[in-house]
This record gives sequence, C-alpha cells and structure tokens, in this order.
Amino acid sequence: MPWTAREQDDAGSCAAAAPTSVTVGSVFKVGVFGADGRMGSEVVAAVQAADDMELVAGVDATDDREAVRGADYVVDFTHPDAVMDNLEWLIDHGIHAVVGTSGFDEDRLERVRAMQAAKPGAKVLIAPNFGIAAVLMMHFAQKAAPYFDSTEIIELHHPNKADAPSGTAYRTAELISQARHEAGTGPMPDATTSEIPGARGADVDGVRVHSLRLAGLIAHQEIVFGTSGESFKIRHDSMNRASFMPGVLLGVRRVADLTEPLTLGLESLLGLD
Ligand SMILES: NC(=O)C1=CN([C@@H]2O[C@H](COP(=O)(O)OP(=O)(O)OC[C@H]3O[C@@H](n4cnc5c(N)ncnc54)[C@H](OP(=O)(O)O)[C@@H]3O)[C@@H](O)[C@H]2O)C=CC1
Ligand SMILES: O=C(O)C1=N[C@H](C(=O)O)C[C@H](O)C1
Repeated sequence: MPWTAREQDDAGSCAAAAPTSVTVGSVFKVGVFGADGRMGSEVVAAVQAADDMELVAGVDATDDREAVRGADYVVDFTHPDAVMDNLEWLIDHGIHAVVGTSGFDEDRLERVRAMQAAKPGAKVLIAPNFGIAAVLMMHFAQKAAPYFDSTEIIELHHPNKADAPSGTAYRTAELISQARHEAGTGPMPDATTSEIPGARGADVDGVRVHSLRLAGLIAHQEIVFGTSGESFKIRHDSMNRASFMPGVLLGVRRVADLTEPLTLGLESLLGLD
C-alpha cells in the first residue's frame, strides 16, 4: 500500500512530516519508489523524520506512480529492471530524481541523458552508494590506483541482493581503471591460462571483481592493491541501512541545484572532485 501524507496525518504518528518550524515554500516534497523495500522503507522513515521534508507518497511495485504527482523529488530504490522506466516517467513529469538503484552502465547513463535532452527540467542524481564513507572509499581507491601494479575488488553483500557485481564495485572498478589509464599504468600482471569460469571474478574495465553473498551481511567492500613487496587494503562496511540516509537526504536537498542534468555519484556534493 502506498504511504501518503494524508495517511500519516490520520495515523497521528508522523508529525515530523508536517513541519511547523519552516514555511511551506521551503519544504522538500518527496516521493519514494520502492517504499516497501529494505532501502525504500528506511527512506520513508528518514523523510518523515526530516524537519524540512514532507512525504507525499511511497509507491511500491503494484502501486500507481500517480500517487507521487505532487512531489518535487522522488527517491528510487527499486530494481535494476524497473528503474529506467521509473526515470522516464519522472523526467516526463519534471520531477527531480535521486536514484540509489543499481545497474547503471554507460549505455544506461547515455539513455538517461537522452531522455533529459528530449524533456529538459528534471535533474537526476544517481549514486552507486549513498554511504559517505563508501564515497570516500571510492575516492581514495581512485587516488591509490596508479601507485600499484595490481588491484582487485572483493564485494560482500546480503544474499537477497539481485545484482552482481554490486553497483559500488562496478563504479569503483571504473574509477580505478580510469585512474590507471590516465597515469599510463600498464595491464595488471596475471599468468592465468587455465581457469574454471568465474574463478578470477568478473572483469570490469580490466579490474577483477569478486562477489560474495553471505547471510548476516549488509554491504561491504574491500579493495586490495599490490606492488612489489607491499600490499594495501581499503575496506568499507555498512552495518545498517540507516547509514545510507544522510547521503540520500543530502541528495534530495541538493539535486535541483546541480549544474548538470545528470550527476553520477555524491562526490561533487561532498567537494571531492
Ligand atoms: N545507492 C545505495 O547507496 C544503495 C543502493 N541499493 C540498491 O537499491 C536497490 C534496492 O535495494 P533493496 O532495498 O535492498 O531491495 P528490495 O528488494 O528490498 O526493495 C526494492 C523494492 O522495490 C519494489 N519495486 C520493484 N519494482 C518497482 C517499481 N517499478 N516501482 C516501485 N517499486 C518497485 C520491490 O517490490 P517487489 O519486491 O514486489 O518487486 C521492493 O519492495 C538495489 O538495486 C540495491 O542495489 C541498496 C542499498 C544502498
Ligand atoms: O543491494 C544492496 O544492499 C546495496 N546495493 C548497492 C550496490 O549495489 O552497490 C549499494 C550497497 O552496496 C548496498
């Protein structure tokens, strides 16, 4: 069932969603796609708890998207198979989108840019990871990459995750590959000539990514760098899904003012690029 502002009022338990300390004009009117999911339900709670935000509606797979029509912003945590259609609808309706759903490669990003060119107005922020420490992990990995002969990524997630490798690992690999390319670093040494398929992980832009799915985990990633006589590891752990919420709310607050129609990652919002 979709959550609506009216239902919150009726329930009488979500006073934070109807802020009294700010003028109506400065309230961020937010909708949530994937509202019944693990992330979406956290976003619903975070929006309701934010003094400067009002939850217009939460929409899940079987609900009508029209419920978010009154929103200026929609946060999408759905499924890689659903998110492109959701984005098309949001862009068409001039609603800014803050997207956490994974599955974005260059082809998809190009399609989003094309949608925005055809119907300018709505800004789109797609962040492979809204954890502030996770963004720092990716940033530091990019900085370290040119100094090492070898870099591999191990991502570890809960077993209910639909996609592999994770969006974070995919983006980290892209950033590492880009940094190595810009620095003129050669290919990574690897003498493997005999292999059971998958044993060396997935090749993402020349970076090997190994995906573990383990009960009890949330979201974790380790980047292992190696060079002669030294190795270096960067590790990030998300202990709960609330950890993503400061980044999501930052995205909502800033997306409309972003310079480009489409922004990938939280880096520019954190002054990291
Ligand atoms: N960027 C980041 O920081 C993070 C990104 N993620 C990503 O977010 C996505 C969601 O993860 P998670 O919350 O764990 O997944 P869940 O499966 O728990 O939640 C997804 C929800 O979206 C619903 N849904 C599916 N299609 C639609 C649609 N068209 N419209 C509205 N709702 C829909 C699903 O319904 P149903 O189950 O009925 O299909 C489900 O309730 C994944 O891609 C994940 O990788 C996750 C954590 C952090
Ligand atoms: O599905 C998840 O849980 C997560 N998905 C994102 C990803 O694919 O990178 C972000 C985080 O790793 C949690």
